[in-house]
Amino acid sequence: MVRILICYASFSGNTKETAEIIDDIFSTKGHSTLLHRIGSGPAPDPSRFDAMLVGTFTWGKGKTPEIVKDFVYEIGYKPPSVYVFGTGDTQFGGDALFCHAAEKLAAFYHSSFEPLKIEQSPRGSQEKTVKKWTEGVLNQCLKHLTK
Ligand SMILES: Cc1cc2nc3c(=O)[nH]c(=O)nc-3n(C[C@H](O)[C@H](O)[C@H](O)COP(=O)(O)O)c2cc1C
Repeated sequence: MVRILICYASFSGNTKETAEIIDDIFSTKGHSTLLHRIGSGPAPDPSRFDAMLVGTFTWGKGKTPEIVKDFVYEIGYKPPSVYVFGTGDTQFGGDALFCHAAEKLAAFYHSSFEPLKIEQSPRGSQEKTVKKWTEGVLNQCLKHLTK
């Protein structure tokens, strides 16, 4: 069993929905998860988990939301296994800025896995992409645990 911390920031619900789908997949496979909405209270301690997943939307011109920057500051160190997912909208600057906050966060944490990038709501055809990414993350976690 893998212990997964899933933290996400969301204003209009897209990143929240993505986090919930990811949470569901891990739970269905029998892993232990804690789902935390960034800003809802103190950040959980990532050292109590095998991996931390962070979800963010992207704000004005590729920016990382302040609430996510505050969260990163509150955590205060770079846990070894961090995976990043994001939602965005290509209407705001095309491919260059699409989910740019997720890209930056994954680079900051030296994530060993490409960040998940979802256009708006994850429901419908993109649900498959979320599932595939989550399974990839799980494989990475299992690899780390058996090292
Ligand atoms: C003012 C504004 C600026 C945005 N800028 C970007 C951007 O630069 N890149 C991007 O991919 N999405 C951008 N978006 C789209 C949001 O990231 C997208 O709607 C996201 O799914 C919102 O997440 P949430 O529903 O979890 O709050 C922007 C949205 C707004 C309202």
